[in-house]
Amino acid sequence: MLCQSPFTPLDSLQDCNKLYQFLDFCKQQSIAEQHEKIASISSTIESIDPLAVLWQFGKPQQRHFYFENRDQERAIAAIGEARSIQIEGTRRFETAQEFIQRCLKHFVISDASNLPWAQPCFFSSFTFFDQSTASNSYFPSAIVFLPQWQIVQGSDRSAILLHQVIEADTNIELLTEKIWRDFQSIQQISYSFFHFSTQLPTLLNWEIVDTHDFQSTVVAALKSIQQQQLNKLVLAHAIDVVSPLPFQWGHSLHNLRQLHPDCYVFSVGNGHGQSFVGASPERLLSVCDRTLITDALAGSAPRGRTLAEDTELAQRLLNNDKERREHQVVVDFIHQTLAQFGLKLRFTHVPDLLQLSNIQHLHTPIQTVLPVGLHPLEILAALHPTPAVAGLPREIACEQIQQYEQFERSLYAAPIGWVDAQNNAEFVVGIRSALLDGNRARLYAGAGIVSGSDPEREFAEVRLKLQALLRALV
Ligand SMILES: C=C(O[C@H]1C=CC=C(C(=O)O)[C@@H]1O)C(=O)O
Repeated sequence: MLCQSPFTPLDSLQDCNKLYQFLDFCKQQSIAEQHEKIASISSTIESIDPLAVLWQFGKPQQRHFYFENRDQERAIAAIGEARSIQIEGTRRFETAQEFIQRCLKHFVISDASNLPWAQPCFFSSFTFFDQSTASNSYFPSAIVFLPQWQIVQGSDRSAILLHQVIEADTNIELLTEKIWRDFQSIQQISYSFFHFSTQLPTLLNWEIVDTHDFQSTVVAALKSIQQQQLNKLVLAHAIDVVSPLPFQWGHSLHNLRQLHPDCYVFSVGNGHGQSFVGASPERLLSVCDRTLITDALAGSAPRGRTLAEDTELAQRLLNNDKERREHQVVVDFIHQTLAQFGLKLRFTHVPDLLQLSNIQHLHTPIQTVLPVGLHPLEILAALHPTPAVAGLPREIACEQIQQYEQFERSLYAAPIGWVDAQNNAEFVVGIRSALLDGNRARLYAGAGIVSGSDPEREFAEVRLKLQALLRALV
């Protein structure tokens, strides 16, 4: 049960005295209950660009999260952490859910009902595998955090949310001053343009290194498929790009959202200098007022250079037996997985097309209504990884991925998103993504292999995906 402050209406961030009163109220609650409280304050402001705030206000040593959804209705930036948990191992989804529920018990909300589209969110990323295979992993197998600052852009307004842990001995005067100063500096940020003070990497002087020979792994996968060890295997490729100048995640995100307005653009910054960025077309799930939508997305073709060529490629994709089988495996898997929860699904039996700027995919959106009490993370745990990014049967596919791919997937093809206090959620599959680490970038893309796949064509598909990403990094 969320505790709400008795002061109404209370836009505490707009008035320093009200801010003080509210934080002091939280402190009194903390003393009375002998437990820390989490103050949650939200305030509507003029429309702003959360990415500009993140870039200009966030510090490199702070954890960050950026998420802009495909229909461009909402962008969210999360800066710093009020509370966080890092989780390793197989119970990571359950532990994440328990953590969120524990935090919510101690929330004190200043004005909860005003902004249904801007609720406090817990941001999380889960690595593809639940155990890390490399010793120098930059991301734990799960991280969940409640940010200190959350900036949300809605359709015509924006909101700033602050989350702050308050304990019995918190100095409320000092804290009020600090929050007030930070809030003023966020409001003074220049939102109209995106400027970069430092020089950016350019296409000149680049070095690109392939991590392995992709086509020979496709040949090996086809052999396993022929021997009926599995029906489908999704193999990824990674390239390392070394530039004389450091990559800038803010610049990459800004480019990604301009080049791929039809994708979910995201960045997960670990606060130690590494950021995982990408523009993914694939929604693992979104939940809004208990309505869940998940995407089956598999089967690909390039876009044409002319309308006639594009229409022909689209028709060929829709009618291609190999692409349809690759797609159907994903639809069937999602269907079976959600049916185990007793959910009734709505979806069309023939896929439509999701046409992106550089590539088009077979796409089946699947919709259902969740019963009260079924948490989005329970569904996420069951869905990940779908055969759109692993294969089928799932266990064998995961074993073969570890055997064939000579790099750690880390957050590639893994769930990245947020959950709010009302169990609304949005998670994407972290494909078409890159790990930025100083002047190095590792770019990832994969392709689904089924019987009939041609190694050369699969490599061409992967290259097409990588090129789109590469263009955004410079
Ligand atoms: C695994 C990736 O894409 C998946 C999603 C859409 C289409 C796919 C395909 O046609 O192979 C893949 O299943 C990736 O881009 O890294």
